[in-house]
Amino acid sequence: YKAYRRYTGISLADVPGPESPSFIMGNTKELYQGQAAEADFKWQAQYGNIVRFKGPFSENQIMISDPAALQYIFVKSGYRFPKPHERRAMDNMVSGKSLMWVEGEDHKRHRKVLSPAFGVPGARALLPFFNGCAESMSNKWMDLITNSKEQSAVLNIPAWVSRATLDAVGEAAFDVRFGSIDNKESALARAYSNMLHDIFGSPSSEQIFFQEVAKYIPIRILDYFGETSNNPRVQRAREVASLATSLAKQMVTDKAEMLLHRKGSRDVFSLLVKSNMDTDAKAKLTEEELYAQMRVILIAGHETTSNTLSWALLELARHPEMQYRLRAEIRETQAAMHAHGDTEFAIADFDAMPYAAAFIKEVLRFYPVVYHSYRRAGQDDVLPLSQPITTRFGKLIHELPVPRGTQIIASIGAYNRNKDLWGEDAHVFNPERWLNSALKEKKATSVGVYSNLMTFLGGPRACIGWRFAVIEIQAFLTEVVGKFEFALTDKSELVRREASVLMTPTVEGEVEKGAQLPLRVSVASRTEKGY
Ligand code: HEM
Repeated sequence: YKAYRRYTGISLADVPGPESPSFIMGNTKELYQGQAAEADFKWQAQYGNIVRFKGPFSENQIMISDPAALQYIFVKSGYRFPKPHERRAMDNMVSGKSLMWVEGEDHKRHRKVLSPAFGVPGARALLPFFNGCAESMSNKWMDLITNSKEQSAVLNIPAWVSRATLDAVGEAAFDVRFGSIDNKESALARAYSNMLHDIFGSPSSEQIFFQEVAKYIPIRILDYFGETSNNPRVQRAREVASLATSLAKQMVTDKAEMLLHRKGSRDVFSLLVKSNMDTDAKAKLTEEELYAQMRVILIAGHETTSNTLSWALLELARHPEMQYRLRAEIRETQAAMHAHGDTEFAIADFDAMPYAAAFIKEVLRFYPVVYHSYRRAGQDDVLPLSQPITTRFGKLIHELPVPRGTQIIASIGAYNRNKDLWGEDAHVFNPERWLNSALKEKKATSVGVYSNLMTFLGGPRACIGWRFAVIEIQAFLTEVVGKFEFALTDKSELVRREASVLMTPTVEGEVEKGAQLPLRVSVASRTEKGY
């Protein structure tokens, strides 16, 4: 690295990027106070796939949407680009010292115990749970609609879907019935409702400043702050944490008891506890670590899929032609299933629906609900680049030296809109691109675990629940789109991509109300073919 830098004479400051409006805040207000990935798209269009911007006190940071650089950081370098410790302190506050929090060898140990529960057979076995929860929600919608005068209802989609996916995580991950679709006042549903928005949404300049300078504060002090602060956002995180931990303790005891009596079941947590029992003593997860896994699964596994589903329904309401095409495919598949005597969708049925697959991929590309991933260079390093960049002094460079400690934002949002990968219409929502063979044939640098999108990341820290999420999205979409029609309302024209760590739909002018996406829902009519 040092020889390279001496030879090339390149420093991060030479990389093109936006002017900094303030020495104290740098570009961070534009980055964190706009809508999710809004600044990313603007900077990418102006400066390309590597952008240098300023953090507080004129510190150079980089935002990356270049595939080769991302592949290097996430896939090739193992653990050389750890998560910044102030971000880990946030993870600790929300979900404890879980897989999401650990680094290096400890991460390998956690991942090894958790992986068997998230493999292909494990994820596929969860489909009946997802089908069941999707049906419970759609039965409620059917009652509401058929009992209404207009035979339609305006539903706040995220409020419904987040409770249904909380129930789905309860059943699929823990074999427990939370019942939040029947009772929106249940303690768990209330605790999780709008949680991430309450903790991280609409950050003030002071909060952004604190989040940025927290890197200079030792992690123990940050953890202590998380445990004791009276700040309402931190208190909100603590309330959820304590509820989830007591639930976790109960479940860990129940599962261990069940497995001792060899009454195992197919849910994720039973597989995890079993895998932990089979692991040698030194590598086993402790009880505290098991509770943390359960908390992270509850959080990472429910609002992510729920927000993705909300965005999917918004696009269907915006594009009736896509909605009709998807519904026709679902109903044709259903008719074929019924002809074979099957009543429930199986994985093979999803595999036989190319338009549904294309539509879901496009939703995941266009709305990656985790739109940023934060890393720090653990040592001096040199990033390869897919496309050379021209420095501010006109020099063409094919690699970028990054000093140890460089703060890196991997822009998942901007990578998923990179025109070199997805074409000139990358900013247009167009499922057709996945059915078009040109995209399939294009030899892209391999980065993401799913369809080379960055939505679930790639490499050893890729989302462990991605198969779980994709099957859950398939199950919910086929259930609701097969039965209902979705139309825009006045408010749905005002929907914002709120940046609350997760990309969340809110309504312009009513952001403080949290997740909102009001759509008009009615029962979808049958076609002349009878389905
Ligand atoms: C559409 C749905 C989902 C999306 C877009 C998503 C996205 C992501 C991303 C981008 C990461 C990496 C974060 C980083 O390192 O910066 C991640 C990690 C993780 N996700 Fe997901 N996720 C989804 C659903 C799920 C589900 C359903 C589960 C569990 C049931 C889950 C569990 C996890 C866990 C435990 C990690 C930490 C993995 C590690 O660090 O080794 N996620 N997810």
